[in-house]
Amino acid sequence: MALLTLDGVTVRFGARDVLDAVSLTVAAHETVCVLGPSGSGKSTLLRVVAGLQPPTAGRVLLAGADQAGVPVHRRNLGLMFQDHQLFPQRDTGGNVGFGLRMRGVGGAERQRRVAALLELVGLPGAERRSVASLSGGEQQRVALARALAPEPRLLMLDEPLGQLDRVLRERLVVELRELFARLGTTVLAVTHDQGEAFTLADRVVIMRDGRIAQTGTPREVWQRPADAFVARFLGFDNVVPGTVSGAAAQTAWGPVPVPAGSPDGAHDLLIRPTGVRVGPVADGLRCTVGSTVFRGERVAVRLRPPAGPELSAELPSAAAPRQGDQVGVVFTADDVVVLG
Ligand SMILES: Nc1ncnc2c1ncn2[C@@H]1O[C@H](COP(=O)(O)OP(=O)(O)OP(=O)(O)O)[C@@H](O)[C@H]1O
Repeated sequence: MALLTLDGVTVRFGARDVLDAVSLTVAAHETVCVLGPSGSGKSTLLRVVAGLQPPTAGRVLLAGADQAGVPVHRRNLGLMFQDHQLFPQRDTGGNVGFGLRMRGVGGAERQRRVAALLELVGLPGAERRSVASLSGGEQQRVALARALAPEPRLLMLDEPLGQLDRVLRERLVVELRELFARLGTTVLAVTHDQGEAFTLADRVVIMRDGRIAQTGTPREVWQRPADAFVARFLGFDNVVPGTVSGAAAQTAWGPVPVPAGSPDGAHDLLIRPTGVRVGPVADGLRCTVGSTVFRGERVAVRLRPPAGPELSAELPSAAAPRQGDQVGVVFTADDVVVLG
């Protein structure tokens, strides 16, 4: 059974639906990451599940039970929110043990569980350290240990690694994934960082203007973005409207081959950067080479066609053209996705 179900949840502020009839389930032991641009409603979704924001319409169920009227502290959730700072006046152990103390877990048992949690998040023996003496990454781990301490049925994370530098985030996100797998934790996390979501999640949910634009495994979403919005949000630049007829589509970039079996008619097309091949100017679409960015084995190249938006290509470094060169561009059907 689904541990968490959102059934047609709407949150209206004034005349605006910040969440618009959102339906979503999270299975036990699953990690779901909600991804979307700023203002798309991600934090509001977490706040509704936590009980910090009542829905205007729709239901939130935890293990099948409607949570209408159930206050935050009775939902048995672990919250690690951006604005949930550590308590500066308590030491590390005091922070981790806070939820246990609130639940009346006695001294010796509390100490034992705090020690085990600090061990789990890689800070063994840190009980007596003041939280001010911890690095940003260590503080995040303490916040995580504090959220895990009462053994919540659902752990909710809002930009859990938001404040940290990139190197630390990349390391911690892998550690978190391993930890959740080991503990069998059910997690609903919000992030605007695609890499973080793809590393952490069994399933991602992409939000747009209070609605779910797409859900799927990271691989599914990456391979088949639902529409032009999702494709652009995932960082794909080569999205263009087209009219598909048989094996090709007419676009501002001229004819683009499409995979066999693609539906005819008006569709946006995504061409992956690897599907943009560059050759002699006599072949294909004539383009001027714009900026080139060295990426080690490959070079990211911007190409200016005579009409339509610029193209992005990824080419082997050895064969990359130079800025200002005139080239001919052809597209490979395998790297073209006909969007919904
Ligand atoms: N209490 C409120 N009253 C009015 N508007 C609100 C309230 N809370 C949130 N909003 C608005 O709802 C929209 C969605 O906010 P939300 O914080 O859920 O977005 P988000 O996707 O989490 O954004 P970010 O990535 O910037 O945190 C925003 O436009 C925000 O201004």
